[in-house]
Amino acid sequence: MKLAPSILSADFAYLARDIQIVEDAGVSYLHIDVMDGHFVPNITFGPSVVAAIRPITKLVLDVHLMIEKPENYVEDFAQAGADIITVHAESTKHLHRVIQMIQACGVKAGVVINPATPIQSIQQVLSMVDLVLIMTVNPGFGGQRFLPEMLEKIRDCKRLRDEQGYQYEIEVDGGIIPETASLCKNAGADVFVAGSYIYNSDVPAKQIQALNEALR
Ligand SMILES: O=C(CO)[C@H](O)[C@H](O)COP(=O)(O)O
Repeated sequence: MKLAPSILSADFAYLARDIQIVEDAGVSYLHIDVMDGHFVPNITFGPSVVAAIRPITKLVLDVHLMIEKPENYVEDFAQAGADIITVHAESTKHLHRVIQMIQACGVKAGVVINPATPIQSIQQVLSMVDLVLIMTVNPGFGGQRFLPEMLEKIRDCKRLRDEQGYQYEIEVDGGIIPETASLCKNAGADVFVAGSYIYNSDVPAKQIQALNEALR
Protein backbone atom coordinates (compact mmCIF):
# COMPACT_ATOMS: atom_id res chain seq x y z
CA MET A 1 0.00 0.00 0.00
CA LYS A 2 1.34 3.42 -0.95
CA LEU A 3 0.49 6.83 0.45
CA ALA A 4 0.54 9.88 -1.81
CA PRO A 5 0.20 13.13 0.16
CA SER A 6 -1.36 15.87 -1.95
CA ILE A 7 0.46 19.18 -1.68
CA LEU A 8 -2.80 20.94 -2.57
CA SER A 9 -3.33 21.24 1.19
CA ALA A 10 0.30 22.10 2.07
CA ASP A 11 1.41 25.57 3.16
CA PHE A 12 2.70 26.96 -0.16
CA ALA A 13 4.91 29.47 1.67
CA TYR A 14 6.73 26.49 3.23
CA LEU A 15 6.36 23.92 0.45
CA ALA A 16 9.89 22.48 0.79
CA ARG A 17 9.37 21.98 4.54
CA ASP A 18 5.97 20.33 4.00
CA ILE A 19 7.42 17.95 1.40
CA GLN A 20 10.31 17.04 3.71
CA ILE A 21 7.85 16.24 6.52
CA VAL A 22 5.97 13.64 4.47
CA GLU A 23 9.17 12.21 2.97
CA ASP A 24 10.61 11.75 6.46
CA ALA A 25 7.36 10.01 7.46
CA GLY A 26 8.08 7.33 4.82
CA VAL A 27 5.44 7.93 2.14
CA SER A 28 5.96 6.65 -1.42
CA TYR A 29 4.53 9.26 -3.79
CA LEU A 30 4.07 13.03 -3.76
CA HIS A 31 0.78 13.93 -5.44
CA ILE A 32 0.79 17.20 -7.37
CA ASP A 33 -2.63 18.52 -8.44
CA VAL A 34 -2.36 20.62 -11.58
CA MET A 35 -5.52 22.69 -12.25
CA ASP A 36 -6.12 25.15 -15.07
CA GLY A 37 -9.31 27.00 -14.12
CA HIS A 38 -11.08 25.45 -17.14
CA PHE A 39 -11.30 21.69 -16.69
CA VAL A 40 -11.85 22.39 -12.99
CA PRO A 41 -12.78 25.74 -11.43
CA ASN A 42 -9.49 26.18 -9.58
CA ILE A 43 -5.92 27.12 -10.57
CA THR A 44 -2.79 25.63 -8.99
CA PHE A 45 0.66 24.65 -10.26
CA GLY A 46 2.46 24.64 -13.60
CA PRO A 47 5.57 22.78 -14.81
CA SER A 48 7.91 25.31 -13.16
CA VAL A 49 6.64 24.28 -9.72
CA VAL A 50 7.28 20.61 -10.56
CA ALA A 51 10.80 21.55 -11.73
CA ALA A 52 11.42 23.41 -8.46
CA ILE A 53 10.27 20.41 -6.40
CA ARG A 54 12.26 17.79 -8.38
CA PRO A 55 15.72 18.48 -6.87
CA ILE A 56 14.51 18.71 -3.26
CA THR A 57 12.92 15.25 -2.93
CA LYS A 58 13.49 11.61 -3.90
CA LEU A 59 9.74 10.89 -3.73
CA VAL A 60 7.98 9.69 -6.87
CA LEU A 61 6.34 12.78 -8.36
CA ASP A 62 2.77 11.80 -9.20
CA VAL A 63 1.41 14.62 -11.36
CA HIS A 64 -2.38 14.69 -11.76
CA LEU A 65 -3.36 16.92 -14.67
CA MET A 66 -6.80 18.47 -14.26
CA ILE A 67 -6.42 20.55 -17.42
CA GLU A 68 -7.99 20.80 -20.85
CA LYS A 69 -5.93 19.61 -23.80
CA PRO A 70 -3.31 17.81 -21.67
CA GLU A 71 -1.56 16.81 -24.93
CA ASN A 72 -0.22 20.38 -25.12
CA TYR A 73 1.55 20.12 -21.75
CA VAL A 74 2.64 16.54 -21.04
CA GLU A 75 6.12 17.06 -22.50
CA ASP A 76 6.66 20.13 -20.29
CA PHE A 77 5.67 18.19 -17.17
CA ALA A 78 7.87 15.26 -18.19
CA GLN A 79 10.86 17.57 -18.70
CA ALA A 80 10.13 19.19 -15.34
CA GLY A 81 10.75 15.83 -13.66
CA ALA A 82 7.37 14.10 -13.27
CA ASP A 83 7.64 10.33 -12.70
CA ILE A 84 3.94 9.64 -13.33
CA ILE A 85 1.60 11.83 -15.38
CA THR A 86 -2.10 11.14 -15.08
CA VAL A 87 -4.67 12.56 -17.49
CA HIS A 88 -8.43 12.71 -17.25
CA ALA A 89 -10.38 10.65 -19.78
CA GLU A 90 -12.86 13.57 -19.88
CA SER A 91 -10.19 16.16 -20.74
CA THR A 92 -9.10 15.05 -24.21
CA LYS A 93 -10.51 13.67 -27.45
CA HIS A 94 -7.27 11.73 -27.90
CA LEU A 95 -6.73 9.75 -24.72
CA HIS A 96 -4.86 6.89 -26.42
CA ARG A 97 -2.47 9.32 -28.12
CA VAL A 98 -1.81 11.30 -24.92
CA ILE A 99 -0.95 8.09 -23.06
CA GLN A 100 1.46 7.18 -25.87
CA MET A 101 2.99 10.68 -25.66
CA ILE A 102 3.55 10.37 -21.91
CA GLN A 103 5.19 6.95 -22.25
CA ALA A 104 7.34 8.18 -25.15
CA CYS A 105 8.78 10.75 -22.71
CA GLY A 106 9.92 7.86 -20.47
CA VAL A 107 7.30 8.66 -17.84
CA LYS A 108 4.64 6.35 -16.39
CA ALA A 109 1.14 7.11 -17.67
CA GLY A 110 -2.05 7.14 -15.67
CA VAL A 111 -5.68 7.66 -16.60
CA VAL A 112 -8.20 9.32 -14.25
CA ILE A 113 -11.98 9.21 -14.24
CA ASN A 114 -14.41 11.57 -12.54
CA PRO A 115 -17.15 10.19 -10.29
CA ALA A 116 -19.75 10.32 -13.09
CA THR A 117 -17.53 8.52 -15.64
CA PRO A 118 -17.89 4.74 -15.85
CA ILE A 119 -14.89 2.42 -15.92
CA GLN A 120 -16.13 1.11 -19.32
CA SER A 121 -15.15 4.43 -20.91
CA ILE A 122 -11.45 3.67 -20.36
CA GLN A 123 -11.58 -0.06 -21.08
CA GLN A 124 -9.67 0.33 -24.37
CA VAL A 125 -6.63 1.90 -22.65
CA LEU A 126 -6.43 -0.32 -19.56
CA SER A 127 -3.85 -2.60 -21.17
CA MET A 128 -1.50 0.40 -21.75
CA VAL A 129 -1.59 2.37 -18.52
CA ASP A 130 0.61 2.13 -15.45
CA LEU A 131 -2.01 3.60 -13.12
CA VAL A 132 -5.78 4.11 -12.95
CA LEU A 133 -6.91 6.92 -10.67
CA ILE A 134 -10.50 6.69 -9.46
CA MET A 135 -11.69 10.09 -8.23
CA THR A 136 -13.61 9.61 -5.00
CA VAL A 137 -14.74 13.28 -5.00
CA ASN A 138 -15.40 15.68 -7.87
CA PRO A 139 -12.02 17.16 -8.82
CA GLY A 140 -11.03 20.75 -8.11
CA PHE A 141 -10.84 21.19 -4.37
CA GLY A 142 -9.45 19.50 -1.29
CA GLY A 143 -11.45 18.82 1.84
CA GLN A 144 -14.54 17.24 0.24
CA ARG A 145 -16.45 14.20 1.50
CA PHE A 146 -15.65 10.75 0.12
CA LEU A 147 -18.27 9.34 -2.28
CA PRO A 148 -18.97 5.73 -1.15
CA GLU A 149 -20.59 4.90 -4.52
CA MET A 150 -17.05 4.85 -5.96
CA LEU A 151 -16.21 1.64 -4.08
CA GLU A 152 -18.04 -0.39 -6.73
CA LYS A 153 -15.91 1.25 -9.42
CA ILE A 154 -12.72 0.37 -7.55
CA ARG A 155 -13.90 -3.24 -7.29
CA ASP A 156 -14.64 -3.31 -11.04
CA CYS A 157 -11.20 -1.87 -11.81
CA LYS A 158 -9.53 -4.55 -9.69
CA ARG A 159 -11.66 -7.32 -11.21
CA LEU A 160 -10.71 -6.24 -14.76
CA ARG A 161 -7.02 -6.19 -13.78
CA ASP A 162 -7.25 -9.68 -12.28
CA GLU A 163 -9.24 -11.13 -15.19
CA GLN A 164 -7.13 -9.59 -17.97
CA GLY A 165 -3.71 -9.66 -16.29
CA TYR A 166 -3.27 -5.89 -16.56
CA GLN A 167 -0.44 -4.22 -14.64
CA TYR A 168 -1.82 -0.85 -13.46
CA GLU A 169 -1.89 0.38 -9.89
CA ILE A 170 -5.28 1.54 -8.62
CA GLU A 171 -5.13 4.95 -6.95
CA VAL A 172 -7.92 6.75 -5.10
CA ASP A 173 -8.16 10.49 -4.51
CA GLY A 174 -10.54 12.58 -2.44
CA GLY A 175 -11.89 12.40 1.09
CA ILE A 176 -9.28 9.85 2.18
CA ILE A 177 -9.08 9.42 5.95
CA PRO A 178 -8.29 6.17 7.83
CA GLU A 179 -11.88 4.85 7.57
CA THR A 180 -12.28 5.54 3.84
CA ALA A 181 -8.71 4.36 3.10
CA SER A 182 -9.58 1.03 4.67
CA LEU A 183 -12.79 0.74 2.60
CA CYS A 184 -10.84 1.52 -0.58
CA LYS A 185 -8.11 -0.97 0.29
CA ASN A 186 -10.71 -3.71 0.78
CA ALA A 187 -12.22 -2.77 -2.61
CA GLY A 188 -8.81 -3.15 -4.32
CA ALA A 189 -6.97 0.20 -4.20
CA ASP A 190 -3.16 0.26 -3.93
CA VAL A 191 -2.32 4.00 -3.76
CA PHE A 192 -4.06 6.51 -1.49
CA VAL A 193 -3.98 10.26 -2.08
CA ALA A 194 -4.65 12.36 1.01
CA GLY A 195 -4.39 16.12 1.25
CA SER A 196 -6.40 17.83 3.97
CA TYR A 197 -6.27 14.86 6.36
CA ILE A 198 -2.46 15.02 6.38
CA TYR A 199 -1.72 18.70 6.02
CA ASN A 200 -4.58 20.28 7.99
CA SER A 201 -2.94 18.96 11.11
CA ASP A 202 -0.22 20.30 13.39
CA VAL A 203 1.46 16.89 13.22
CA PRO A 204 1.22 15.48 9.68
CA ALA A 205 3.47 12.52 10.61
CA LYS A 206 0.83 11.33 13.10
CA GLN A 207 -1.85 11.44 10.39
CA ILE A 208 0.40 9.40 8.09
CA GLN A 209 0.89 6.87 10.86
CA ALA A 210 -2.90 6.62 11.33
CA LEU A 211 -3.39 6.05 7.60
CA ASN A 212 -0.67 3.40 7.58
CA GLU A 213 -2.31 1.62 10.50
CA ALA A 214 -5.67 1.65 8.73
CA LEU A 215 -4.02 0.14 5.64
CA ARG A 216 -2.21 -2.67 7.47
O1 LIG B 1 -7.39 15.94 -6.72
C1 LIG B 1 -7.72 16.57 -5.75
C2 LIG B 1 -8.77 17.59 -5.88
O2 LIG B 1 -9.18 17.64 -7.17
C3 LIG B 1 -7.04 16.37 -4.43
O3 LIG B 1 -5.88 15.57 -4.60
C4 LIG B 1 -7.94 15.69 -3.47
O4 LIG B 1 -9.15 16.33 -3.35
C5 LIG B 1 -7.25 15.49 -2.14
O5 LIG B 1 -7.75 16.30 -1.19
P1 LIG B 1 -8.45 15.77 0.13
O6 LIG B 1 -7.61 14.64 0.65
O7 LIG B 1 -8.44 16.96 1.01
O8 LIG B 1 -9.83 15.30 -0.27
